[in-house]
Amino acid sequence: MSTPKRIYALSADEAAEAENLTLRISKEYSGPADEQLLRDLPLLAAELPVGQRRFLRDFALEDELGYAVVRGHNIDDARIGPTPQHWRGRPTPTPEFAEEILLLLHGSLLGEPFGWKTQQDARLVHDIFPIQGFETEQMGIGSTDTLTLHTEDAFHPWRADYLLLECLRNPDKVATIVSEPDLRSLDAKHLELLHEPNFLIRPDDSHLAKHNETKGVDAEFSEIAEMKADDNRVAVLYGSREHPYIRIDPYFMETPTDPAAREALQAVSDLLEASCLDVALEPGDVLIINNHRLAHGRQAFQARYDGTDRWLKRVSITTDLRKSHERRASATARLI
Ligand SMILES: NC(=[NH2+])NCCC[C@H](N)C(=O)O
Ligand SMILES: O=C(O)CCC(=O)C(=O)O
Ligand SMILES: [Fe+2]
Repeated sequence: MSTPKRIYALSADEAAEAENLTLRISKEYSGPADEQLLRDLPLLAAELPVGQRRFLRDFALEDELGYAVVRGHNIDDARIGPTPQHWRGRPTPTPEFAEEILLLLHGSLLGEPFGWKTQQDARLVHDIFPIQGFETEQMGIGSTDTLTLHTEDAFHPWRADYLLLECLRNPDKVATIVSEPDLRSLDAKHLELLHEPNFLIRPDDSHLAKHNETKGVDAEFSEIAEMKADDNRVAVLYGSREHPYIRIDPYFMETPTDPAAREALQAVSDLLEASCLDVALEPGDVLIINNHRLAHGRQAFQARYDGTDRWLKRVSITTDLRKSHERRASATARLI
């Protein structure tokens, strides 16, 4: 077996191929939530450069690394325009529809894109940029506080298998934080407790009704509110004992009352903090996160609010749409 590869750097020709492809597709569909686009994604992705496709398949099938980067896409800075002030109230399609398609194409080689009815007004492709008034929030739209390490949507059983972040601009080289802990270095006693359902992970603030204006999803927001207070204890580690998966968001977890469980959670949190690395995404990078292996966050920074701020696109990918069938409007609907 080959050793897993961390980065795929596109050649100039490959970048041009991918760019021509996404520009063409952007003229053929109405927006990122276009049902026909979502059906066609895997067919269209077959036109991406073969090396890039093989890299993504290897990453998924080896299931070894917590993250990988595809680097070197062209971002047309003039076409995408200034970094918006808010993700709400944008046109459909946006000027950066081709970049959204690029992210969806990557995702379709790993699984099926999906979104949450309770997050960013139920949009499928999310924007991550600083928003005025939210500087100190523990959300992607914050800035002055470190975004603490987390599994994306750790609280939810249907959370993403892969999370994709695409960088449109990042002039101050603000780093995404990645932590890929060697879980086998934990004490046997702690490992045992972490593999058992001893822990309460609460929904993060991005899923609160007050941050959304979506209509007709009262049931979903009520469920989030219930999940803020229920007693549904889960394991932090799962899968094989030899190479466990992890699900964690210390900031939004309750401190266990049981001293042994508390100590085990502290031990894994400390290990996560000790395993941090900075990855400053460049325009044209797609960061692929294995959401069962990596915890991620973001360094603190000063927002500019002048149209030149750091701007990422984000999409969640599931390998199993069926598990959320009860919540989706139809077999092909993408919002849960
Ligand atoms: N530890 C945390 N800050 N967790 C929440 C992460 C941010 C959240 N995923 C968002 O979309 O804004
Ligand atoms: O901004 C980043 O690099 C990561 C953002 C993030 O983790 C989030 O919004 O959940
Ligand atoms: Fe995140």
